[in-house]
Amino acid sequence: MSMEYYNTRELQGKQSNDPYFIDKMSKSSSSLSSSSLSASSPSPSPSSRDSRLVVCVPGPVIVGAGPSGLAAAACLKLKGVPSVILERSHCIASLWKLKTYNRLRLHLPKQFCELPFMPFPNDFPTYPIKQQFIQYLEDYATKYDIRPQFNVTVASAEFDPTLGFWRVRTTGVKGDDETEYVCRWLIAATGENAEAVVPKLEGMTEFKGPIRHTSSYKSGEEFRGKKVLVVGCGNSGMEVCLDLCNHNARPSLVVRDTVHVLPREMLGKSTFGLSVWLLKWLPIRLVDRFLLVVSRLLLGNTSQLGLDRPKLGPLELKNLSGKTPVLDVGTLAKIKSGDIQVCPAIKRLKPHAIEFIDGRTEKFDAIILATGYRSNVPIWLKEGDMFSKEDGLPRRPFPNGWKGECGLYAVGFTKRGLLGTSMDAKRIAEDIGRCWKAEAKHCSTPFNA
Ligand SMILES: Cc1cc2nc3c(=O)[nH]c(=O)nc-3n(C[C@H](O)[C@H](O)[C@H](O)COP(=O)(O)OP(=O)(O)OC[C@H]3O[C@@H](n4cnc5c(N)ncnc54)[C@H](O)[C@@H]3O)c2cc1C
Ligand SMILES: NC(=O)C1=CN([C@@H]2O[C@H](COP(=O)(O)OP(=O)(O)OC[C@H]3O[C@@H](n4cnc5c(N)ncnc54)[C@H](OP(=O)(O)O)[C@@H]3O)[C@@H](O)[C@H]2O)C=CC1
Ligand SMILES: O=C(O)C(=O)Cc1c[nH]c2ccccc12
Repeated sequence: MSMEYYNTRELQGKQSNDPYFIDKMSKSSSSLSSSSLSASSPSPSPSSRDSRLVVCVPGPVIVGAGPSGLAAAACLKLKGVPSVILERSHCIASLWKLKTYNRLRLHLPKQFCELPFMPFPNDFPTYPIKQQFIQYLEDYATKYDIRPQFNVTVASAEFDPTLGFWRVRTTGVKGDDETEYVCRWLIAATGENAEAVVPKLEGMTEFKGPIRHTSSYKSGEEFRGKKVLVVGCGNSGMEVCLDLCNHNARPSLVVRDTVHVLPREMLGKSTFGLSVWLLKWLPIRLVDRFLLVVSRLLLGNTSQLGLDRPKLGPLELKNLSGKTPVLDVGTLAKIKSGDIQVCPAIKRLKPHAIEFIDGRTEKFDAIILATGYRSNVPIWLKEGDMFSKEDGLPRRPFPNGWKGECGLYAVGFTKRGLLGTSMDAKRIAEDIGRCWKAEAKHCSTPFNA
């Protein structure tokens, strides 16, 4: 796609005689020559090193090159809308490539995890392994010729009401190379898992062993023979415990609250697929009852293992709070056999041991924090309406969280995994595509898609 590159000085000089985009900007030349754009360099030289580069993007700017950013770019392309993806990492799908453990595989069947307009290959298993999913995403980017700008972190994005455009400020790897992207549409695709949640635990600095978040855990190999405390019993914590067992480490699992554990499969079908099918015919509460009855038959009473169930059923809870039920792939059997111990919440850490709230103290060699992730949107998006400042997710409930005001969009913040991503991406492309077509009609210098 063609983009217009200027440094701040050039941009001011260009306003009156450049095509459509710059024309639009010149409507508010006072704003363009305001300190935010022109302060960077006193030198008129275009090659001046400390001058912030300004890039005018005809189509949307997408922040993040994970599955959501890729899906949005592909859907837009199919509507003839070019886009620019800005990605802080050096590669696409950085969450999957850099921040997940080796044994990870999709826990929903592949048909529920495909991106728009490209099914998984037939020879992939029902639950593709991490490397297969990454390969699929690479192939997706190749198929739709998606080439993000890597090592570009969005530091802030703000709508300029005078200009009628978004100003997206970025920095390079070392915090240098400041650039400002100016665009009509902004799509947040930074994900629900942008930053690791690391709780502050009393005595954290005193503990002598390693303390590691699951985003930097690869395999149980390095913990062979060690006694490891895994904090958090979501899907990550449960699977890391299993992985530790398989590498002859001795894991314990901190369970501070209630949790729904369901078998990944029931009656020869995936639990997720079966739930989706049943929901077509039955109300959610009845489907939840069914899931709990079958889970009880297959897994037994999880309360006896220290895993009390929430009052709300698994799907209702997922819908209301976003809390994903654990889909068991063998951890429960290891808890039953005593290979994994269940512990209550932590009171404090000591140099070589952990004290729990029930007063018990036990020795541990290492701690793995499976305490989840959070969105980082409030850090970079200077906007008050669409996203909640508390959790960084759209305020409007599913399925209406994808669209905000002034050309702002969100993809992949539905708490519904990759299925939610696909829905958002298609809707966004439809919406922007309509606007793009309407404007192209009135524009004498159409852009190349
Ligand atoms: C371990 C794990 C397993 C999962 N398994 C499944 C599954 O089986 N099925 C399912 O449906 N869902 C699953 N999920 C849900 C998960 O959210 C999706 O798989 C998916 O990765 C979400 O894609 P995304 O593009 O929205 O976010 P991400 O994959 O997190 O991509 C966001 C991108 O934005 C970039 N970024 C962030 N901030 C900035 C910034 N300021 N500037 C520039 N770039 C930035 C990041 O570097 C990242 O590359 C899983 C999640 C995890 C953590
Ligand atoms: N195979 C797959 O496809 C996998 C998918 N995933 C997905 O990735 C996403 C992230 O999962 P995950 O990393 O497990 O994060 P989650 O947010 O799902 O789980 C975090 C867990 O940590 C607990 N926790 C948080 N803080 C503390 C604390 N201070 N002390 C004790 N416990 C604490 C939470 O408990 P509480 O509920 O009390 O707050 C919760 O049980 C989910 O959507 C998940 O489904 C993850 C792994 C594998
Ligand atoms: O992996 C995740 O976190 C997901 O969000 C996938 C997902 C969406 N809806 C669900 C319902 C039950 C289990 C997983 C999911």
